[in-house]
Amino acid sequence: MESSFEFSNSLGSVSSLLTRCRTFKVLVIGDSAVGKTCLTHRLCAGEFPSRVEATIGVDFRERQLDIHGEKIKLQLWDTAGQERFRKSMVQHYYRNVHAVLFVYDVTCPASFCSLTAWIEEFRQNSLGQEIPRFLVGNKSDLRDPSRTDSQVSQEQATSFAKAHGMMCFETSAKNPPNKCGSGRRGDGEVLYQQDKVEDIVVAVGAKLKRQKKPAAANTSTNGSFKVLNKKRPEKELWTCC
Ligand SMILES: Nc1nc2c(ncn2[C@@H]2O[C@H](COP(=O)(O)OP(=O)(O)OP(=O)(O)O)[C@@H](O)[C@H]2O)c(=O)[nH]1
Repeated sequence: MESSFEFSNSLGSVSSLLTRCRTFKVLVIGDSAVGKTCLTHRLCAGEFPSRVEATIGVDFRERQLDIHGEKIKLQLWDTAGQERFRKSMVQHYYRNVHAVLFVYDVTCPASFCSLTAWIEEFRQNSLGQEIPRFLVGNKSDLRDPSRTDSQVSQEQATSFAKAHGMMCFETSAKNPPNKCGSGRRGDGEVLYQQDKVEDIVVAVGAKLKRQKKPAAANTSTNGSFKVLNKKRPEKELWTCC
C-alpha cells in the first residue's frame, strides 16, 4: 500500500514538473510617461487602464503564453521612469533579468534620445550577460503625418535598434492596431509601422523559449525585498491567464 502511494506521489511530482512553466523576468524601462504602465497592462490584460499614476518603484504583471506547445510565463516588471521613484531600486530591477523592453514615445523625440542613457544603465547593471533586448515605440495612435519633424521616424528607430542588436516594434497601448501595417512618404521612406501588441509578447516569448538555460526568475514576488508600490490596488501583482 505504502509503496503504491509513494509511487503515485512520485508520478504526481513528475507530471507537475512536466507541466510547470518556465518564468522569465522581463524588465520594462524608459522615460516617465512614455506609457510603460499602459503597455504592460495591454500586454497582460489586453486592455488600456482607465486611470494611471506615475509608477513608484516597480509594479508586476504576468502573462502566460503558449509558444509552440510550451507554456511559459512572462513576468513584466513595470519600472518607474522618474529618477526619484527608482533610485534605490535599480539594482533589484536588473537582478536575474531575462529580457528588457526599452520603451519610448514616438511623439516625444526626447524619450528616444534618452534611450542611450537607459541602455548604458542596463549595461552597467547586467554584468555583461547576453540578454535579449527589444525596442518599443509607443503611442503610435498620436502620430500626425503633417508633423513628422517632431516625431521619431521609423527609420530612426530601425537604425537605432539595428545598432544595438534589438528587435524593434511600434504600437499603441491605447489603440493597438488589429493588423500590422506601415505608412510611407511620397519618396517611399517608411515613416511608421504598426505592430500588434500580441506580436510583441510572442516575439519576446519565442526568443526566451529558445534560450537553453534560463536563470531562475527573480524572487521579488516572494518578498526578497520591499517593493514600493503605488497607492492604487489595481497596480498590484496579478496573473491574467
Ligand atoms: N494616446 C496614447 N496615450 C497613451 C498611450 N500609452 C500611455 N498613454 C498615456 O500616457 C500617459 C503616461 O502613461 P503611463 O503608462 O503612466 O507612463 P509610464 O511610462 O508608466 O510613466 P512612469 O510610471 O512615470 O514611468 C498616461 O496619460 C496614459 O494615458 C498610448 O498608446 N496612446
